[in-house]
Amino acid sequence: MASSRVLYVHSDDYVRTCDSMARLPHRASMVHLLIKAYGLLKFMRVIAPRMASHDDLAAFHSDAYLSHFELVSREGEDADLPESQQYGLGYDCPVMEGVFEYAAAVAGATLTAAEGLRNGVCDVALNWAGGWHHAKKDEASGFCYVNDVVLGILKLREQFQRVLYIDFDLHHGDGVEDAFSFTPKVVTLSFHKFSPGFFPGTGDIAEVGLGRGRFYSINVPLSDGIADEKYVDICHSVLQAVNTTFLPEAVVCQFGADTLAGDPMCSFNLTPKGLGQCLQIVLGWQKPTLLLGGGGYHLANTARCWTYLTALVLDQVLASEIPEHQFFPEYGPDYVLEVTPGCRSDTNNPAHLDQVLAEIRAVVRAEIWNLAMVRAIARH
Ligand SMILES: O=C(CCc1ccccc1NC(=O)c1cccc(C(F)(F)F)c1)NO
Ligand SMILES: [Zn+2]
Repeated sequence: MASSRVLYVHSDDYVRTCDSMARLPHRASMVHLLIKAYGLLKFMRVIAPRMASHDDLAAFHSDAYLSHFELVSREGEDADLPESQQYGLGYDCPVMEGVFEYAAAVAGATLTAAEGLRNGVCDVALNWAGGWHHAKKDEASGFCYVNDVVLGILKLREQFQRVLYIDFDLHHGDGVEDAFSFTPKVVTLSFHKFSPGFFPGTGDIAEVGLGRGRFYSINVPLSDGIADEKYVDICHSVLQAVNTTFLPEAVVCQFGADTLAGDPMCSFNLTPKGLGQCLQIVLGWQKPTLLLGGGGYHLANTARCWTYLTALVLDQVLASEIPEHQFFPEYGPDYVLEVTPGCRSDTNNPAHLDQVLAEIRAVVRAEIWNLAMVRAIARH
């Protein structure tokens, strides 16, 4: 296909701001510098992100949450203020000085990407430092302070009637599902680990959306050890069904890389090749597509994955040898782009996966019925 117009949201300031996130030291730099070292920047339109304004953030988040979050971030006040807890601040979402500026920068970058798609400036837009899918309207959660994914989808909805959100992160995209569970204009589809006690605990197959949004939230709960082949099979079945029934006009993908073999989450056994096959399915639809990052705690593998996916978008083939650059030593001992699957066994028994697929199909069929009814009613 003619190489699509690709927007890459980046600035050195933005990378420096993202690098400052203690739990992901230098991950943003590693991703950007590997993409750069492979010579991929020349195929993309690089645009500096804008900062999200208070009004931008208020499109989803409550004023109460935003003003408290801004206050504790400015003061660097320890989050032991009693109300900090009700806003999810502290523990999973520690309040470091400047964390508000970080969240506003990431949200601004995702909005910059979404605006490029909304304005028809590009076909695919990338913000690998975005994808913070757990944040709620008035609560930080799971290391996410501002839900840039929801803000990006709302921005696309200014132009596109129906938006499909696909969450490939290891964790259920609960914040995004919650934001759109009552509307049929956005389908949220999440593939994730679902197991007792595993964060966030939601995302069971039975969660299909509420009210008019019923059947427009789709969850594919999976167990530990799943590898590329089965994962791509399931993705392919569900993605095709959802695309043909919902007919999205734009797509948002969160490619959290904590599903990869070698991630400290130690759960799934995927490689960038498997995720790349899922991305190829989406790119084949040739619809305006926003690609975001998310989790991913093996920093070198995360950089490998998102660099590989960037090359896929650009129809570029990358050499296996990691090119020389500042973070080259992080890619030892093999110094290659490929991620080798682990030898952990796949606990997803085929019968269970068939059951999951059958139930998803029933939900999607119900959605067809629902869509037909909605369209019939709309016609009169
Ligand atoms: O990846 C996530 C969030 C994971 C999470 C949920 C709840 C509370 C904290 C977290 N974050 C981590 O567990 C985490 C964050 C950074 C680094 C690590 C590491 F220890 F795996 F490296 C783990 N969502 O897609
Ligand atoms: Zn995750």
